[in-house]
Amino acid sequence: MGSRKASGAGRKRIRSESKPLLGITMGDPAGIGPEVIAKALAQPRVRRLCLPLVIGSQSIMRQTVKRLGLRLDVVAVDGHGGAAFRAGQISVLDPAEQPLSRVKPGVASSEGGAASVAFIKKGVRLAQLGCIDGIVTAPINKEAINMAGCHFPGHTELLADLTKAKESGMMIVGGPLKIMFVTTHLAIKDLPAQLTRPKIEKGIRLAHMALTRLFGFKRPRIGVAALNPHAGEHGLFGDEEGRLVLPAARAARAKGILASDPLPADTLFGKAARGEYDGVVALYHDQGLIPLKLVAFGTCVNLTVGLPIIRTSVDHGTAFDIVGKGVADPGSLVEAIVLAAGLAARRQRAQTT
Ligand SMILES: NC(=O)c1ccc[n+]([C@@H]2O[C@H](COP(=O)([O-])OP(=O)(O)OC[C@H]3O[C@@H](n4cnc5c(N)ncnc54)[C@H](O)[C@@H]3O)[C@@H](O)[C@H]2O)c1
Ligand SMILES: N[C@H](C(=O)O)[C@H](O)COP(=O)(O)O
Repeated sequence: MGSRKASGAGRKRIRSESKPLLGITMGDPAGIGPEVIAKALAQPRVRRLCLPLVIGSQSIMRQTVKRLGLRLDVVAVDGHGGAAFRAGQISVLDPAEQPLSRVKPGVASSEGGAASVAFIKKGVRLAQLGCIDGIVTAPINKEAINMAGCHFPGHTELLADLTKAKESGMMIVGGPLKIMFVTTHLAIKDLPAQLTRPKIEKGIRLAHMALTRLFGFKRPRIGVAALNPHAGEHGLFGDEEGRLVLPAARAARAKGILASDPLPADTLFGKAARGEYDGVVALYHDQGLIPLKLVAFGTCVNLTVGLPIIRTSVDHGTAFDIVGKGVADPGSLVEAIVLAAGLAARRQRAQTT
């Protein structure tokens, strides 16, 4: 795994199994990432679809499997001999190769943050080299990565930077909803200044790209959310709709994208859930995530649209309040693996035809 030569040998075997090889980054070792990974990799459905390679702390993976009483062996992948992918085993590539002695379960720390970033960087590198077919990320703690000096608001922006993506953004899909976000993690007080027409146009463009290329819609109908109550009511409650959102939607329509005018957000998500729209462009984090997590928390998948590598992720965070209790639900990670495996298989087919 560590070199092109070694990974090339690995890929021959992987191709013969014809399943995508996915890097599952552990996220913050103090969070529920290790637990949901262990539980997800114990599921036959996951094993049928992909070859999972955990990129994270070996010692924490071992402790987690033991604590949960799962009949799984944690096997170290040293980066030179390729990896074995047997049912009953979890293959772990540990970039740190030493125990994270200062990480305490359920506590944000710079060591946990630094480890989370190291796992992501390793996964991205392996994907860029073609050693793995995509990455699935378990949750990081944003406070911890910032304590470690990684001043990105989340995976989405870190991945854009690491891969030098020209244009990328966050989409989360769950239940009947597929939502593209114009902005991600920022204080509400900063939102009006951060919301620009080019960013909204980009959000609509990325939504269209994801809906057509990844989800197979021919001419997706995209609902564009307004910012203010009742879509601003003709300027009575704000002017962002007329000044920013409407011109962006019109520009997208001029390029053949079926984008709506700015629609009142309180009814738009219900319409999308009932099938009137194939996707929605939300202007800010909680505008889109409240409806999504209300209808489908635990099964939603976060994907970064526009990256040169496949990346999916869970819909939840590090959940420090339940670490070590054994109650973390692996449902979203399972769905994230299923989607990444499907996207990788489709990419493999496209490359071989
Ligand atoms: N993909 C990611 O990396 C990601 C996503 C969301 C939040 N975060 C980060 O996680 C940290 C905590 O964020 P938060 O408290 O807003 O959200 P959270 O998702 O960690 O927790 C919110 C609530 O949901 C519960 N919960 C979450 N996942 C669960 C699961 N799998 N099974 C059962 N219950 C679950 C938690 O116990 C908690 O009560 C923050 O640092 C945040 O930035 C990371
Ligand atoms: N906003 C997402 C959520 O609440 O599920 C999450 O924080 C994802 O962020 P990144 O994938 O950018 O880390």
